[in-house]
Amino acid sequence: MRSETQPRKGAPVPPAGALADDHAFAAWAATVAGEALLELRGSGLEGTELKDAGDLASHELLMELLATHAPDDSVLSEEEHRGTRSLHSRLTSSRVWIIDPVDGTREFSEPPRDDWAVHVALWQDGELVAGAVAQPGLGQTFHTGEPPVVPVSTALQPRIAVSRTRPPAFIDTLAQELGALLVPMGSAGAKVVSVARGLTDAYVHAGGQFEWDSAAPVAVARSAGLHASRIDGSPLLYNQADVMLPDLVVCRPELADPILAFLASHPTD
Ligand SMILES: Nc1ncnc2c1ncn2[C@@H]1O[C@H](COP(=O)(O)O)[C@@H](OP(=O)(O)O)[C@H]1O
Ligand SMILES: [Mg+2]
Repeated sequence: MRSETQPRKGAPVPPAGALADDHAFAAWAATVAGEALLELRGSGLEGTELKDAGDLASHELLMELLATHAPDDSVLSEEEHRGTRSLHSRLTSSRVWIIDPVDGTREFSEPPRDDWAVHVALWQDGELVAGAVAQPGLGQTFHTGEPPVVPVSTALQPRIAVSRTRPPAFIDTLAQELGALLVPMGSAGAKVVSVARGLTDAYVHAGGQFEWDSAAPVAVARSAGLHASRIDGSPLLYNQADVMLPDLVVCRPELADPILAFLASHPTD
C-alpha cells in the first residue's frame, strides 16, 4: 500500500483495491479524468476555450489524485507549465507517473468525435509497469490490469492508423508497399487502442511526439501482446532528460518485420 495524504472533501474516491494496485489506480484515475472532460465538453465551451479548459481541468484533477494517493511518486505531465507541478524531481525518482491529460486535444474540441483520450502510465526503475488509456467518447478505459484481447484479424489488407493532421512523409509509400489501407485518426492513445481493438493493425508515427503521447498507450499495447518500438526497431525509452520521443510503431506482432524492414530501407525524415 502506498502512503496517502488527506483527500479534499468532495474529491473522487478510488474503488477498493485501487490503492494497492498500480494498474487499477491508473485505470481509475484516467477514467475519472475522462468523465470530467465529458462533462466539460457538454458545458457550452468551444474551440480553443474548450481545449484549454480541458487540458487544465484534467491536469489539475490528475495531479490532485496523484498528490493524494501517490505522494511519494513523481509526475511528468504534458501540462507541467500549468499551476500544479510534481513535488519530486522525476530524474531521481524510482516511480514516475507519465500523464497526458488530453491526448488528441484537437479532436476533443470537435464533438461528437471520440478519437481523444486520457493517458496515465507508471514508469518504475527504467520500465513502463502500468498504464491506462481512457477513451471517454467510447465510455471505455483500456488498461494493463485487464489487457485487451486483440481479436483475430479477418481484414483482407493491413489497416494502418495514422495521424489525421500530421502523418509521416513516408506513409503513402509504406501503405503502397504493404498493400495497406490508411486510417486517419486523432490521438496517439486512440490509434493504439484501435490496434488493440482489432479496428486497425498498426500505428506508425514519425516527425514529432513526446513521452506522454505514447507511454500509457505503449504500456497497454505491450500488455495485449502487440509490438511497440521506435521506427528503427530500437526500444522506446521513458523518463529521459529529453522528453521528445518523435516516432513509434505499434502493431500486430506479425507486421513488425515487414514494417521495420520498409522503414530501414526508406528515408524517414
Ligand atoms: N509532429 C509532431 N510534433 C509534436 N507533437 C506531435 C506531432 N505529431 C503528433 N504529435 C502529438 O501526438 C499526439 C497525437 O497526435 P495526432 O492526433 O496528430 O496523431 C498529439 O498530442 P496532444 O493532443 O496531447 O497534443 C499531438 O500533439
Ligand atoms: Mg498527447
